[in-house]
Order: sequence, then structure tokens, then C-alpha cells
Amino acid sequence: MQIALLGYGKMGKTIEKLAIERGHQIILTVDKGQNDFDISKADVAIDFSIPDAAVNNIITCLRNNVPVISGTTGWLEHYDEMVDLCNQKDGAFIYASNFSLGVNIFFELNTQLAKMMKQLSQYNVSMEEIHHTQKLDAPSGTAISLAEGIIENSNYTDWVLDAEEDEKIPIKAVRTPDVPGTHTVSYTSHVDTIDIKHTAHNRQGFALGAIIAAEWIIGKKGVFSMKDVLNIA
Ligand SMILES: NC(=O)C1=CN([C@@H]2O[C@H](COP(=O)(O)OP(=O)(O)OC[C@H]3O[C@@H](n4cnc5c(N)ncnc54)[C@H](O)[C@@H]3O)[C@@H](O)[C@H]2O)C=CC1
Ligand SMILES: O=C(O)C1=N[C@H](C(=O)O)C[C@H](O)C1
Repeated sequence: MQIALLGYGKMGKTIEKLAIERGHQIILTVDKGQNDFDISKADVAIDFSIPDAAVNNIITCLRNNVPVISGTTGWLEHYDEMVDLCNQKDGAFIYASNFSLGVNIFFELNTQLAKMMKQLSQYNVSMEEIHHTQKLDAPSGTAISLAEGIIENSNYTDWVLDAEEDEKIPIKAVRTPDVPGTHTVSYTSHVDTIDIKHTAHNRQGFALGAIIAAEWIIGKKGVFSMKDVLNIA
């Protein structure tokens, strides 16, 4: 596979190393300030850039008929526009807030637990996400996905960052040097707490998942998710 990497930071560099080990070629890397690039020769593009750049990068890929894997978080208010553009261009697109296998299993566990807890009004749910201090967005995309999984399966209506409001899931965002990503969902009653937690030890799980998604999307048309790629649940 000939891959274009949009964003050549911590994730871009981790993906480059793993992709080469899997026999792929990196034919283009794009980083800050490179606004004029030719992506048309890539089989697939993988975007791990910044929230302000993600939308333009996805548009460039779809307009050039290049399938795009988007891992950048913090731009989701434009997600529906990207879905429309993908369908209009008969393109191929996957966004995932978290590409790691472990977190995608954790998403399923979170959904099942939310269903079990729905009738148990003595428990209140809360979430904590911990990330490195360079992270630009809060809460993390993964925390938002976890909150959406709970909202779909409970009486909670929304989430709220670093605050407490009725019927909203409180998410605490903590920034600590060098933490790749830790997410905890807690259900607390007066007598006990149930925690489920995922801890990333490094970025390799995110990178491998994104490469597997890129390998999977070649030859497909449409908007997909990691559930389609991993064929789970
Ligand atoms: N979905 C997932 O599994 C994961 C998502 N992420 C997300 O991926 C994004 C990148 O994460 P990191 O690599 O850790 O950040 P990073 O800060 O190390 O790298 C981002 C890179 O994007 C570059 N950039 C800035 N403007 C750009 C533009 N217009 N076009 C292309 N590149 C541009 C920056 O100069 C930087 O080198 C973040 O939004 C993060 O939340 C991170 C890890 C896993
Ligand atoms: O910025 C990061 O580093 C990460 N971002 C993603 C997110 O916002 O959920 C995924 C992972 O937690 C690492």
C-alpha cells in the first residue's frame, strides 16, 4: 500500500515505523505549513494532525478520490459534512476516536455495562480521562465516544466537562506528562463503586489499528467505523 501521512507528529511517526514493518510504503508526509501537496498517487491517506487541520485534510483526500482514515480528534462538529461529501464523491472514509483493539473492546463493555446499570438508580456514572500535556482537545475523543455509548443506553441526556449537572455525565479531563491515554468509567452508589478502565501503555495500539483500517478500506466505498473493520459485536 502507498500511504500518505497527514500529520507527522507522535502518531504519524509511530504509524510510519509500523507501516514499513508491515511492508507498506510512505509516499507522502504532510505537516504544519504544507498547504499545497499532491495526494493523488496515494492508495490511502491517514490523518493524525490537529483539530483545525483535520477537516481540510479530509476534504482534500475525498476530492482526490483517496480513501481516508481519520484519527484526529476535536473536529466532530463537522462530521456530518464529511459524511455527506464522502457519499457525494462516492469515496471511502473512516473516523475513529480510538483505533486500538483494546479500546474498541472497551467500548463494547461500556455499552453492555450501561444497559445493565440503566434500571439501578442508586448508581451515578462519571468518567475520567488522563492524557499527556500536549493534547489540544478536552475531553478526549474516546471519552466522548464512551459518553455517547452510555447516553444511547441509559437515562443520561448529555455529558459535561469538569462540572456536575443533572442528567449529564460528568467527565474529568486530567493532563499529566507523557500519559498516552487512560479512560475510566465509574458507577458509584453509597455503598460501592464499579470501575472499568483502559490504560494505553504506548501509541502502538492506536497506530496498528489505523493501519489495519487503511488495509481494510482499500477497494471499498462508503463511510465506515472500527466496528466494521474489526467485525466486533
Ligand atoms: N484516534 C486515535 O486512535 C488517536 C487519535 N489521536 C489524535 O490524533 C491527533 C494527533 O495526535 P499526535 O500525533 O499525538 O499529535 P502531535 O501533536 O504529536 O502531531 C500532530 C502533528 O500535526 C501537525 N500539523 C499541524 N497542522 C497540520 C496540517 N495542516 N496538516 C498536517 N499536519 C499538521 C503538527 O505540526 C504535528 O506534527 C490528535 O488529535 C489526537 O487526539 C491520537 C492518538 C490516537
Ligand atoms: O491525543 C491523544 O494522545 C489521544 N487522543 C485520542 C482521544 O482523544 O481519545 C485517543 C487516545 O486517547 C490518545
